[in-house]
Amino acid sequence: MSEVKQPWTEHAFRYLGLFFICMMTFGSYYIYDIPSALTQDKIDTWYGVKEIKYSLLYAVYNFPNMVIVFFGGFLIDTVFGLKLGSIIFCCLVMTGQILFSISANSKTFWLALLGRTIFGLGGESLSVAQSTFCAAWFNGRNDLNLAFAITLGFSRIGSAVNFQVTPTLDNKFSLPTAVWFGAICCGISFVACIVLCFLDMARSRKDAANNPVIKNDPVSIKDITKFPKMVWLIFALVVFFYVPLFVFVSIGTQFFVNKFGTTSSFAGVLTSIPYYTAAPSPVIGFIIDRVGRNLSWMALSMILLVVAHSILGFTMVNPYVGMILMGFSYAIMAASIWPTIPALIPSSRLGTAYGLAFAFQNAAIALSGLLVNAILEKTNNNYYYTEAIFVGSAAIGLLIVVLLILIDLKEKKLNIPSQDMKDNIKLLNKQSEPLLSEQSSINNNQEITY
Ligand SMILES: NCCCC[C@H](N)C(=O)NCC(=O)O
Repeated sequence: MSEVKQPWTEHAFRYLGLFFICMMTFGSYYIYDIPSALTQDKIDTWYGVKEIKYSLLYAVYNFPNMVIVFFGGFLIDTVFGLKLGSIIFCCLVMTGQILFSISANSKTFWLALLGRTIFGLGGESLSVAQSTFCAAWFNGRNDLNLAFAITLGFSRIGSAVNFQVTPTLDNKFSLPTAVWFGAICCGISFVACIVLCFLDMARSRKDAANNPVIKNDPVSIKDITKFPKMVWLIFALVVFFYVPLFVFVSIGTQFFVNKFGTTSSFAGVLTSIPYYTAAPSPVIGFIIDRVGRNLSWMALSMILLVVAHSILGFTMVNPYVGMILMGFSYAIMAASIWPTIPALIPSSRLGTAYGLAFAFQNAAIALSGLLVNAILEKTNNNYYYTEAIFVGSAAIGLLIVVLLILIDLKEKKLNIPSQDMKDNIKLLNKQSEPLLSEQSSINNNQEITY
C-alpha cells in the first residue's frame, strides 16, 4: 500500500494527545509503590500494625484485579466507552489515594486498606484505557510501537520518581505529606484525563471522516472465544515475562541485602534500575517502527531476562550487571509486546483484550507473589529456589515466543516488516465491524478469525 504523507499539524496533534495519554496514568504509577518507598518498618510503626498487614496494602490492589480489570476493559468496549470509562477509573484512583492520605493523618489502618482497594478498582482498568487510547490514536500509523514505548517509559518514570520523592517528603516534612503529594499527582492526572477526552472527540471526528466504517457490531463477552490463538499466546507471554520482573522487584530490596550484603538504601537503588531503564524504551520503539519484526525483539527480551536472573541468582557477579540486563529486557518487551494486540484484535474489542491480559497478569503476580514469599519463609530466605522459579518462568516465556515465531511463519501477522503490520491493522479494522455483524447473524457456530 502506498504511503500518504501526513502534514506536520497532524503529527503535532497526535503527540499532544500522547502527552495527555501519558499524564493520565502518571498519578497511578506514582502512588502504586508509595508503601514500599515509605518502607515496611515505617508503615508498621506509623499505623501500629505487624508485617503481614503491610503486604495487605498490595494484596487488596492485586487480588480483586484478577477479575475487576477484565470487566473494566469489557465495560469500556460496551457500556462506558473509552472517555467516560477513563474518567470513572481516574476518579476511583484519586478517591482511593485521598482516603489513603486521610488514613495517614488519622493513623487508621482499615481506611488505608479501603483507600488502596478503591485505587485498585480503578488503577489497572485505567491502564487498559490508556493502552486502548494509544491504539485508537496511533493504529495504522508508522509510530505505533514508539507511542506505546513512550507511554510505558513515561509511566515507569512515575514509578521510579516515587522512590526518590516519597522518602524525601517523609523525612523533610511528614509521612502524611508524602502520601498527600501522591493525591496531588492523581489530581493532575485527572485533569489530564479530562483534557484528553476533549481532544479525543476531535480525534474521533477526524478519523471517522478519513476512514468511515459501518458500526453495526455489538460487542459481546462471547467474542473472547473467537480471539485468535496467537493473542492467547501473547497473554501467556505477559504472565511469564511479568512474573520474573514484578515479583522479583517486590522482593528485590531484601534480596540484595541478604545475598550481596548491601545497605537497604543501595538495595532500593538496585531494585529500581529496571524502572529507570524503561526510559530508553521510546528509542527501541522508534527502531521497531522502522524494522518491524516484533516477535524477534520479544525473543531477545526473553533471552536477556533468562541471562539476568541466572547471573543474579546463581553467581556473585556485580548485581548491576544482572539488573541492567533486566532493565534492557523490560525496555525491549514494553516497546514490542503491547502493540501486537491491536494487530490481532479489532479496535472495538481492544478494551476487552487488554483487560484480559492485565487480569491474567494480576492473577499470576498475586499468586506467585504468595508462593515466592512462602518459599522464602520456609527456606529461611534461600533465594536459590525463587531464582530457579524466575529463570524457569522466563525460559517458558522464551519457548512461547519461539512457538509464536513458528506460527507466524504461516500467519504473517507479527514478525513482519512494520509497513506490512500497519497495513494489516488498517485492513483488520476496516473489515472487522461489518464482517463480525454479518457473520454472527448468519451462523453463530462459524469461526470468525480476526
Ligand atoms: N499501577 C501499576 C500499573 C500496571 C499496569 C499494567 N498492569 C501493566 O503491567 N502495564 C505494563 C507495564 O509494563 O507497566
